[in-house]
Amino acid sequence: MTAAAASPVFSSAPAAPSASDVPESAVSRWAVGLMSGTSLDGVDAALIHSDGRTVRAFGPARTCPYPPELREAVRAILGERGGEEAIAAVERTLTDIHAEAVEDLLAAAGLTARQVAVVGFHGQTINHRPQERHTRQIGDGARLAARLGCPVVYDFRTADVKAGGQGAPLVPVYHQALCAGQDHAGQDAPGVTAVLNIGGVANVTVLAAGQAPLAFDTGPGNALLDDWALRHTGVAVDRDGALARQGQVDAAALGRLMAHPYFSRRPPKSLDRDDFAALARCVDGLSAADGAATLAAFTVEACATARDWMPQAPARWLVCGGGRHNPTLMAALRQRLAVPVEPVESRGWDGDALEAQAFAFLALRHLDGLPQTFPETTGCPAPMTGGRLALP
Ligand SMILES: Nc1ncnc2c1ncn2[C@@H]1O[C@H](COP(=O)(O)OP(=O)(O)OP(=O)(O)O)[C@@H](O)[C@H]1O
Ligand SMILES: CC(=O)N[C@H]1[C@@H]2OC[C@@H](O2)[C@@H](O)[C@@H]1O[C@H](C)C(=O)O
Repeated sequence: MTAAAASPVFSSAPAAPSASDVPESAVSRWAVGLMSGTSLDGVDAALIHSDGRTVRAFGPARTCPYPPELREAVRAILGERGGEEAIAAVERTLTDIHAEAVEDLLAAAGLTARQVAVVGFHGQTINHRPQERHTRQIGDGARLAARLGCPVVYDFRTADVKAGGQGAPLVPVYHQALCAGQDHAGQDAPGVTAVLNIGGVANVTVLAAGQAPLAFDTGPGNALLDDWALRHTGVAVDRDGALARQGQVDAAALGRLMAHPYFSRRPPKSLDRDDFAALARCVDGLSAADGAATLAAFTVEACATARDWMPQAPARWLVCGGGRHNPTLMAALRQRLAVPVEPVESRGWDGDALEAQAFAFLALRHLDGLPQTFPETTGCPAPMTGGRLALP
């Protein structure tokens, strides 16, 4: 464990969204978070000790990769294709893999399920159409709760989407809590901090003193690059950006990609994994290296354009998610954004575990009826809580 529960990591953190919301009874407890993101690479599991307002300690974290056949099975039902029977079969397998991830994590932490207040189970997004008030994350909360013997909060996005919100991003309230726990004095110049997650899709949280966090999906993250690499190299990742580094950006193709109407849409806004997949066929005629360079530049350019929707350009970008492991992408971001672009490890956070931790935090907020989404993060009409509770 990176810190003991008795020695708060963020003892000075004001509450999210505000210190006055903390009731006397707020108790910090262990919670597990589970995230299986749009990269379809596996399940991230993480433990935090928190009261859902501040984070007292980080526990260990784990990634449990999907076996190749599960990855293919998930791909086959994206968009809710394949029929309900096929979806139910994938959901069962996926839920059991999540259970194994929790069991491994608890064994590593030396905790039992009874010592965990709640598990936050995001599940796998297989369709996200907020404009049609529909989003679907598969994952059987009741099955997981019964197997683990502890409460599980799941289906985090539906309530927000039904209320007219985007149902994403959900992590901003956790970004806010982490940033509030940091003493920026003497460390940073004043100004706006952007927390950028480069997963399959990329999303940003903009944190400015005295203002509600603003958040939205910026555009593609790694998913287009992963799919391109799979087609051209047989491996679903451009490992360390090696392919993109050898290529040249095709300016005409990049122009076509950036002409997608998503970029002129005002936030709140969110994306599904494959929303740019059809348009990205415009790089098909390029060499493997040039295509990778152009798709990497697309991710970067989308982040640069995201600044148009921010009240102030960020003074620094803190990057989490798998994209920060890609040095070609990080170098291009630094050059394009022209301000410090750092992995979140510069703040002592774990950029691979952060999203999973966030679902532990969100589950704790569910238990206390605290809001998870806000008009400035998802466009919901008023701050609201979400998720469904399954008891063992
Ligand atoms: N060494 C590396 N070089 C290049 N890319 C990498 C490297 N390590 C991880 N990645 C990228 O990170 C991706 C995984 O990122 P992450 O786990 O943050 O995504 P996710 O959580 O599934 O997505 P999302 O946040 O959209 O839900 C991989 O698919 C890969 O593209
Ligand atoms: C519908 C859905 O699953 N969206 C994911 C996806 O992956 C990144 C980006 O798009 C983000 O908005 C969201 O996940 C993170 C965890 C979020 O809700 O904050």
